[in-house]
Amino acid sequence: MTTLAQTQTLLASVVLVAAMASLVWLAMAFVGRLAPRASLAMAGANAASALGLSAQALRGRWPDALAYWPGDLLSMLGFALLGAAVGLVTERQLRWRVASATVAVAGALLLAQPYEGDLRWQALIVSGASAGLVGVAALRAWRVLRAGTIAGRSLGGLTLPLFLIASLMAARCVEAAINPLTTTNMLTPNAFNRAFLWTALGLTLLQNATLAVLVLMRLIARIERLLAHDPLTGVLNRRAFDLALAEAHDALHRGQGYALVMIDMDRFKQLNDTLGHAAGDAALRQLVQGLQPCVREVDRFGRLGGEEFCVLLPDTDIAGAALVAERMRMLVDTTPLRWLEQDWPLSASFGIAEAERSDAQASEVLARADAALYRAKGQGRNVVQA
Ligand SMILES: Nc1nc2c(ncn2[C@@H]2O[C@H](COP(=O)(O)OP(=O)(O)OP(=O)(O)O)[C@@H](O)[C@H]2O)c(=O)[nH]1
Repeated sequence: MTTLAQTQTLLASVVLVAAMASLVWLAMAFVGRLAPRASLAMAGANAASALGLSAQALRGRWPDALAYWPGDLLSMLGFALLGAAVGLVTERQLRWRVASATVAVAGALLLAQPYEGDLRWQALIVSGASAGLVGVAALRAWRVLRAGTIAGRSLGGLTLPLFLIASLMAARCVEAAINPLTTTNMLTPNAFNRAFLWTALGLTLLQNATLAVLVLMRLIARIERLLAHDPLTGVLNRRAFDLALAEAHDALHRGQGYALVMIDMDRFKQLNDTLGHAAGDAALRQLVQGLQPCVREVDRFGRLGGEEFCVLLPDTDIAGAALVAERMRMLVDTTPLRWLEQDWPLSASFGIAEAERSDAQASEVLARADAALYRAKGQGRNVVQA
C-alpha cells in the first residue's frame, strides 16, 4: 500500500539530492576548476531537475502558470543539460543543436495543450523527449568510451546509468499512455510512482557519480599524456619509449620482430649558436612533424634526449628499416628551416638495427642502432647506416 506521504518524501529526497549535487558541481566548476564547462552543465542539469520536480510537487499549491508548463520545461532542460555534460566530458564538444531543438519543439507542443483534466499528452511529450535526450547522449558516449579513448581503458559500462535513465523515462512514457490518470501526477500514491521515484533517486545519485568518474578519468588521461610525452615535440619521452621498447622486446620472444631507426640532427649546436635556441626548438618540432608521414599507427616515435630521436618499427626487418630511414633522410634534407625570412639547411644522420632472437635485452638492439648512427656521423653525416 503506497501512501501520499511516501511519494512526497521520495520526491523531496530526489529534489534534495539534485540540489546538493548542483552545489557540488558549481564548486567543481568555479573553485576546483575541474572540467569547468561539463561541471557547469551538470550544475545546471541538477538545478533544472530539482526545480522541475519541485514544480511538480507544488501543483495545486502554486499558481498553475508556474507549476505546470515551466516545471515540464525545466525537467526536459535538465535532461538536455545532462546530455550536454556527457558530451563535454567524453567528446569534448558541446552538442546543443539537436537537444535545444528537441526542448523547443516539445515546449511548443506542450504550450499547444491546455493543462486541464487528462494530462496524458503532456506526460507523453515530457517523458518521450527526456528519454530521447538521454538515450542519444548515452549512445554517443558509449561509442566514444568503448573505444577506450580515456586513459586507454574501456569505460563503456559507465554509460549504463544513462541508458537506465533513458529506459526509466521511456517506461514512464508507456505507462502514461496505458494509465493516463494515475501517472501524470508523480505524487499519486500508487505502486508505479513509488517504484519510479525510488529508481529516480538511485539514478540521480548514480548519474552524478558516473559524471564524476568520467571527469576523473579525463584528468588521469591528461596526466598520463603529460607523463609519457615530450612537451616540445609531442612524441614519446625517453621513459615512455623505453617502456614501448621493452614491450616490443617481449613480443620478439613470441615471434614478432622489430627494428629501430635512430635519428640525430646534424650540426645542431651550430644552428643553436647561430640562430638561437628558439630556432633550434623550431627545427626539432619541424623534424618531428616532417617525419610523421613516414611513421605508421603501430610505430612508436620517441625523443631519447637533446636532438636524438628513435622510431620503433614493429614487424619490420633491416631492409624495411633502411627504406623508412632513407625516406626520412631525404625529407629532412629537402626541407630547410625557415627562420626570420631565411632558409637554414637541415640534415640528419640515421642508424638502423634489427632485433635478433639472440638479443637478451632491448638495450642491445638500441646499442647497435647507436653504433650505426655513430658510423653515419663518421661518414660525413646525412646518411643511413646499418
Ligand atoms: N634548441 C634546443 N637545443 C637543444 C635541445 N636539446 C639539446 N640541444 C642542443 O643540441 C646541441 C647538440 O650538440 P652536439 O651534441 O654537439 O651535436 P651536433 O652539433 O648536432 O653535432 P653532430 O651530431 O656531430 O652533427 C647542444 O648545443 C644542445 O645544447 C633542445 O631541446 N632545444
